[in-house]
Amino acid sequence: MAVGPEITLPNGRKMPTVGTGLWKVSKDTAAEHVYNAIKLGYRLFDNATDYGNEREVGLGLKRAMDDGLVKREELFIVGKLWNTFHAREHVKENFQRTCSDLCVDYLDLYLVHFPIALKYVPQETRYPPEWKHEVDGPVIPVKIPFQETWEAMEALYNEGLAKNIGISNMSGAMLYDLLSYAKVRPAVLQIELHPYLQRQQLVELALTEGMAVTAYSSMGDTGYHEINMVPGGPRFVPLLKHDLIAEIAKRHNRSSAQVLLRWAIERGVAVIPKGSNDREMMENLNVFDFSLTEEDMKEIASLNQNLIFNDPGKYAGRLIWAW
Ligand SMILES: NC(=O)C1=CN([C@@H]2O[C@H](COP(=O)(O)OP(=O)(O)OC[C@H]3O[C@@H](n4cnc5c(N)ncnc54)[C@H](OP(=O)(O)O)[C@@H]3O)[C@@H](O)[C@H]2O)C=CC1
Ligand SMILES: O=C1CO[C@H](CO)[C@@H](O)[C@@H]1O
Repeated sequence: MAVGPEITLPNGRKMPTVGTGLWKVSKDTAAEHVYNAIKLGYRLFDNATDYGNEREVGLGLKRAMDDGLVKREELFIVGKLWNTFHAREHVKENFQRTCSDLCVDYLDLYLVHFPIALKYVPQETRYPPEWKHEVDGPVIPVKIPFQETWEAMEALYNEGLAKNIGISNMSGAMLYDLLSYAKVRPAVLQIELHPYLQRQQLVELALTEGMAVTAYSSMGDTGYHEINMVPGGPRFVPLLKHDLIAEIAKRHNRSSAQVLLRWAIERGVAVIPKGSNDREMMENLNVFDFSLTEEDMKEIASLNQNLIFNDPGKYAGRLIWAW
């Protein structure tokens, strides 16, 4: 069963326009969450080594397949190479661990999570290594050319293990550079994207170069609550509570969350919202029977502030990211 229209990737494979993300889904609930999501109709699952729940997610996927709810080929499973595995000899190691944890033998899409290479941490020491560790402190940046990482990603593609490869958190300049040497071009660019961070040029560049774009954090700040808690009061109105979004939602008899997702879809972009309960999960899937008008899109365009919420430096506790 396909959920809504799909996006055709450069090699002809199809990707659902709406999937669901698994960042911050707790280990205790992940298996049930995924099983339930499949029952509700989700087919695309956005995973990452860094989310620390792939084993539990895998149990949910396996149970759904074993119970005959879905076949492997109906699912679109996304994984992400973590920053400590960028060296040529470690890319496949991370990939295989993800596949084994997720109980699958291939991924539909494997992304490089960040164009930031960090010092290798063996799995026996810590898995996943994350941005910092309370005992060892921040993980250490290392100088590995992105081309080396990308060639190892291409090898996974050529072996048929990753049906598509792509990147996340990459700027236009890096993308241009990557396109100069890529033998397998990235199929997908996954980036933070919401009305406060509209990235018109980057989206246009990726789409023009034939890539699909996936938006993450469509609801804006919700996953980064602490960012709004600054002395002197909040820095901005949370998008889910923004009057303009609420007003547009009212016009269409929809929720603010649905307007935020639809805004990305109108731009030709896929979305991977994380719903916290059945109501949210259903709402986020039901975004194909209404459209935003040109006027709505113009109004939302006025909200852009180039406001980035995902700042790895905050997680790592050190300068690690230069936007
Ligand atoms: N490549 C990358 O570096 C990154 C990728 N991602 C991916 O993107 C996914 C989504 O991004 P993320 O930042 O997690 O969050 P979202 O923007 O999807 O927001 C998630 C939160 O928004 C609220 N929400 C979701 N749906 C609704 C709804 N229908 N009504 C009301 N509230 C709603 C929920 O908050 P509440 O729990 O309070 O109800 C939920 O926890 C991640 O799970 C991950 O897979 C995310 C960040 C970075
Ligand atoms: O995808 C994610 C959301 O952002 C976090 C902070 O950069 C990451 O650690 C996480 O993997």
